[in-house]
Amino acid sequence: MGDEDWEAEINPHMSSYVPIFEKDRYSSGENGDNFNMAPTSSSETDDRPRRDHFMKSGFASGRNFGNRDAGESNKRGNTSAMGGFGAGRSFGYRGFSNSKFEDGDSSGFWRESSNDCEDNQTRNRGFSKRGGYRDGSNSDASGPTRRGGRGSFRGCHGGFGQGSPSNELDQDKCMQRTGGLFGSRRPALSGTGNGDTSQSRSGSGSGRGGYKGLNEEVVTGSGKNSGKSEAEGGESGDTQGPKVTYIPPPPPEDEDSIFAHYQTGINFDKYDTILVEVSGHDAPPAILTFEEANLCQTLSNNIAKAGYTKLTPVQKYSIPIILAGRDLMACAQTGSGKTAAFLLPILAHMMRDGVTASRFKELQEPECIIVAPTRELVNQIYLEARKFSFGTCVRAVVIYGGTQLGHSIRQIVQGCNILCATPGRLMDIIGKEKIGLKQIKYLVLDEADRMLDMGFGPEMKKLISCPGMPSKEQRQTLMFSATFPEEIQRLFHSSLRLAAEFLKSNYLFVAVGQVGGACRDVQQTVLQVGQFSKREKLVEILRNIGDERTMVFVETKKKADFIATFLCQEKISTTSIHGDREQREREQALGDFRSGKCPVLVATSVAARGLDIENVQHVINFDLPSTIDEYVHRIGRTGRCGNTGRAISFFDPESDNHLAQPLIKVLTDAQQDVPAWLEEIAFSAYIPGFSGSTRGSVFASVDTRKNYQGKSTLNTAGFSSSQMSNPVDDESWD
Ligand SMILES: Nc1ncnc2c1ncn2[C@@H]1O[C@H](COP(=O)(O)OP(=O)(O)OP(=O)(O)O)[C@@H](O)[C@H]1O
Repeated sequence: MGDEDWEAEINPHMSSYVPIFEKDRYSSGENGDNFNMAPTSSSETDDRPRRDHFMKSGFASGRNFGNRDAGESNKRGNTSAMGGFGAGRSFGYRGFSNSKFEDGDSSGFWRESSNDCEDNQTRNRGFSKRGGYRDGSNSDASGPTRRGGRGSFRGCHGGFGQGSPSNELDQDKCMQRTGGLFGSRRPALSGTGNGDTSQSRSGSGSGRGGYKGLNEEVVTGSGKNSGKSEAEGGESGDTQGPKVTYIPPPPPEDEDSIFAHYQTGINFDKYDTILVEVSGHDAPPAILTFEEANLCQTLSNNIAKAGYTKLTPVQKYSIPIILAGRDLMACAQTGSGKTAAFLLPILAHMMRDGVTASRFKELQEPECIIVAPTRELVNQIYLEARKFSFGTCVRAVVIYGGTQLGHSIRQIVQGCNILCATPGRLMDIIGKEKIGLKQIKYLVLDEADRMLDMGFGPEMKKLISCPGMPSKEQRQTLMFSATFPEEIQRLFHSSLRLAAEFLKSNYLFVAVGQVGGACRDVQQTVLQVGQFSKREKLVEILRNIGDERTMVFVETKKKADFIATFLCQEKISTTSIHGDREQREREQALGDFRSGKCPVLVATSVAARGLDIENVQHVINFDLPSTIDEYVHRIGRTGRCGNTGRAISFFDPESDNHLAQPLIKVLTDAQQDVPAWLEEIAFSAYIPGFSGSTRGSVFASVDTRKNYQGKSTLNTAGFSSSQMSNPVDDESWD
């Protein structure tokens, strides 16, 4: 995912597309559902000042920032967008690309979806073969090609199954009634280039059309170069493709907003009982208090203002390791404070070393780069970095796909000590020589397993071999995640030694928590629900839940819009987030969800990782993900920081049997009830050799230096081609 980040979901390219399904082609889904209709607009046409919106979403929103209610947004997120790289997969096959649509692959509706992960992968892989999307940049500029293909799917009317909006008009009404789903609907859904909708989503296929929103320039494009990445100039305007002009609103700058946070929950103290294993030589001892870390006064003040009084386990172990200058791979359960675990010691070092105060320069040379797979996640990390560096001369900057490249450059040239970036945008900016790497002392890969898989791995390899990038001996490399799939571990410790490319040989490995890594504060329920009953069940559950904040995960981008529209029609205020939405729509959706304006957020895997949203009480897996790690990340959006949460998953025996065994393992380890029917399915779907764990240890992840001495099924690019690359996970983000 170069970046979908949400767009890698990582694909910025796709972000501006709003699906309109063509009746004839998609009159029925793979499973027979009548999903031929679709969301209407999608999103936001609303040009209200984003600033208001942003503030509502967690910073202001009528919440009290200096206190527990303040929503803090920030942090990671991600997805698993894998597929194809070196594995002979192609996006066309999955129907993610234009060709799918153009070819009229009627079966592709659901299959397509899988790829919400947006970013890099998309770019790096199949697209290049078609002459579009070359080389990993995450540019939105490339969107047109894709969108163009989709542009033909407009004007669909028709049924969407019982109770679903029956046509665009209905959808409009639905939107208006609920006042929120996709913002105001853009007027023209047909034709080329009329208004936001057409231009940015589908009209761009033809390359014509204007688009003007707040803070945005009117842009037009011939579409000739629509396949170009940012790096190729697509976004920067060097070519004629439509430019990405979205400029995100600046976050609030008042101290209360910066330090807004939510309360730790009743189970925060139970973190102390979690098992921790540190492997590697000469690990420094854990610290028990913030005081023991001996941080400078400003940093200590900021920690106190953030409401942190006690270290979480991953912080207890990681902070001294990083302070000692060691490389680290750390795995700890979702919502347990990994962000601060790397930010605090990095900032402490920077303060100790007397980092040079930022000042305007055409070429900035940051000391630290933090990379994460999705846009929303890097934004969260940035806000955390800004919070902890408050009152210091350290300047943090965030850049990500789906926004105007010029805006990213302007942020950087004003000074940059810590650069938080999605991979695609980072590589573009490096290519434009706005960032020099010579001063890099810290390289952080958040959601490291995701950053090293076939989606982002190649981009990360490029990053570490960029001219000027200090060798691994000269820099400190830190990797964090809640999961560390066996596939990645193999890569890490196999003969190809992925770890050796990134980390010093004496790196330390910290594993916090239990097998599978699911947070015990999340009460997990698995229901057997067939495809045709899912919507009804969802509505029933949501009606019982009432206004409590709920994330509903679905398999595909189109389905996300479809279900969101359906819920709107059911008068349940809902919004959606996925890699086909424009960045500003994504931010608006997240804002509406954070603020409670839309208590239901329908999301693809793009929102599975890292997002730290206050008061998410429920996660519903409308569709189960393809891998158990993805499941762990998804349900980790609730039950964070010692708070409790609930996760309900619809298990469809038609499609989910492969998950039965790992699911039972995760449920058991988290001391959850295992339904008898699930055990039966697992038994009948027994896979010889399956241990119930992908890791084979009581720890969430293990240091497989012990186990893997060679061998793995690696492709020529050095990345595995096994199940981790399931296309369903490719929802990409950046
Ligand atoms: N020591 C602490 N005391 C109080 N709150 C904390 C502490 N450490 C982290 N938090 C808060 O806990 C929440 C979760 O932290 P964070 O987002 O870093 O978790 P994570 O482990 O990275 O989760 P994920 O795996 O989902 O990315 C954040 O709101 C963060 O501010």
